[in-house]
This record gives sequence, structure tokens and C-alpha cells, in this order.
Amino acid sequence: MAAASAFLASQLPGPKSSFSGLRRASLDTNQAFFRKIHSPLTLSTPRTPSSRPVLAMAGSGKNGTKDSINKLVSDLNSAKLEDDVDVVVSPPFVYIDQVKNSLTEKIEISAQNSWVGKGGAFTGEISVEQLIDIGCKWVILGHSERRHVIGEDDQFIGKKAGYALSQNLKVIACIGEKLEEREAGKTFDVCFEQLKAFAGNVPGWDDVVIAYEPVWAIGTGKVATPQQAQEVHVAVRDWLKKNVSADVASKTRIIYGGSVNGSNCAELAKQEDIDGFLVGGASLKGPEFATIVNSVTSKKVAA
Ligand SMILES: O=C(CO)COP(=O)(O)O
Repeated sequence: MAAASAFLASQLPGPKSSFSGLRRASLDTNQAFFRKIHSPLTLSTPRTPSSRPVLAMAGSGKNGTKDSINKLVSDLNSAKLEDDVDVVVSPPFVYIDQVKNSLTEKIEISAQNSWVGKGGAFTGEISVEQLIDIGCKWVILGHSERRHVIGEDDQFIGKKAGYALSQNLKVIACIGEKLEEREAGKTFDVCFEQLKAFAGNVPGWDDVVIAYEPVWAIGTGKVATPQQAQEVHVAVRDWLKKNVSADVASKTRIIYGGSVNGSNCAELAKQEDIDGFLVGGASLKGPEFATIVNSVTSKKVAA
């Protein structure tokens, strides 16, 4: 299942639809930053808690229909979602307008992909300009299915991110290793290489959220353990500190995706460097999606 396209009919074959949610926690959450972390990698300087709001992202994706999407929108509009979390949904292109016209304005909309540069004669592609025109605030780039099914490489994805940001479209930048890469001990190498391509192209990180999605966990029901996820998240933050800046490392939200559900979200959300989620299948069920969103609220994280 594709990360960015959560929430819509994940059971249907064919192109994806998605809903994703991002949450921002209040500064009360800061106590969570002092939680002891058992990880081989830690930042050498303390982060500034107040500078890094918690963000949860949930989404799910596969296909949807107008009717199934209406149901999901209705569920979301009536869900009790904590107000300190940024929630973003990412429907398939063809349903963005429908969602935009019916979904509460408290939830922002993301596309699942965008063209690499200025719009023009690129038949079949959707431009950043068009996405902005229909009210998208975000785009998901580098999802594993774009990388490994469609064949997009790191540089192409990095350029897409650079262009989207240059036009003020925020980016959910996906990274993650395949199972064989993990088993070969290459998880960090793969993630850092993907990060490097983003870093080489983005003009700044204020509008970037990093989504760590191990490919082996996406749509498989095999979620990373909280420790496995935290280990990569803290390594990503450390990479940002060393290669971009301590400020960016401190502020950038790093969310986890891959078989997140209503039962495992709470333990994952407790990890210090997990700032939210990118949800696929579980976001197709309104109440479960709400549970996931609310698992990253600052109040709970601080508890
Ligand atoms: O990548 C994802 C959604 O697009 C994650 O999907 P799952 O939550 O179903 O594993």
C-alpha cells in the first residue's frame, strides 16, 4: 500500500487514493523530549523542545470511489481529532477536488506525486502549479512505490522536492530501506543516500516532513518495532545535524509509516524521535484513523 495514499479504498485494485494526516503537538509535549532513549545513535547536543512540534501523519491509499471517499470524508468531518496535531489527507488526483470541497478545512490536502519542474507538455503528468491551483498544500515524494515500482531514482525525487518547495508546496519526503538492504546491514546507508538527494535539492527544511517507511513494513502487516523505528529516526536526525544544521535537525518532523494501526500506534508514538505517522490501510477506517491521529497528541505524548 502506498504511504501517501491512505484513507481511501485500500482494498481496491488499481491506482491509489490516499488520505494522510499530520498532527502538531503543543509545546506542552516537551517533557517527552527528556524521555530516556535506548538507541545506538543520539544527538550530541540537546534539541530545543519548543522548536520541534510533534506531527502525526496518517494516510492510506489505494483506490477509492466517489461514494467510498464521501464516507471517509464524512467520518473525518465528525471525528474527534485533537487540535494540536496537523492532519493531512492524500487522495488520488482525481478525487482531490471532491475532498477539497467537502472536507473540514482543519485538515489539509496532499497530492501523492507531482511533476519534476514547471508544468508544460508532459502528457499524463500533474504539475505543482495545478496542485496549488486546486488547493493542495502538500505533496508526497519518494514513496517506495514511486521508487521501486515506477523506477524514480534519488536525484529525480530530489529535484521534484526542490521544485515543489520553490513553489511553496510542502513536501513529505519518504525514505526507507528494502528488506534485503536491512538484512545486509545497509539500512542507514540507504536512508542517508536518499536523504542526501533531498538535501542537495531543497532550498530549506521548514516545509519538509521526513517520512521513514521501511519498504518491508508497508502494507505487510509487519510493523517496525518501536525500537527499530526509533533507531532509524534518531539516525536521520543525527544525519541532519551533521549534514544540514543542528537547528534543522531539531525542528524537522520525522514520521513513521508501515503497518501503523490503532493497536500499535501508541507504543510507536512514545518514541522520542517519532513525530507522527504516515498511515495506509488503517486510515481507510475512520474511527481507527482517529485513534492513530490522537495517539500523537502532545497531551498523550507528555503523559
Ligand atoms: O505507505 C503507506 C501508505 O501509503 C503505508 O501503508 P500501510 O500503513 O498500509 O502499511
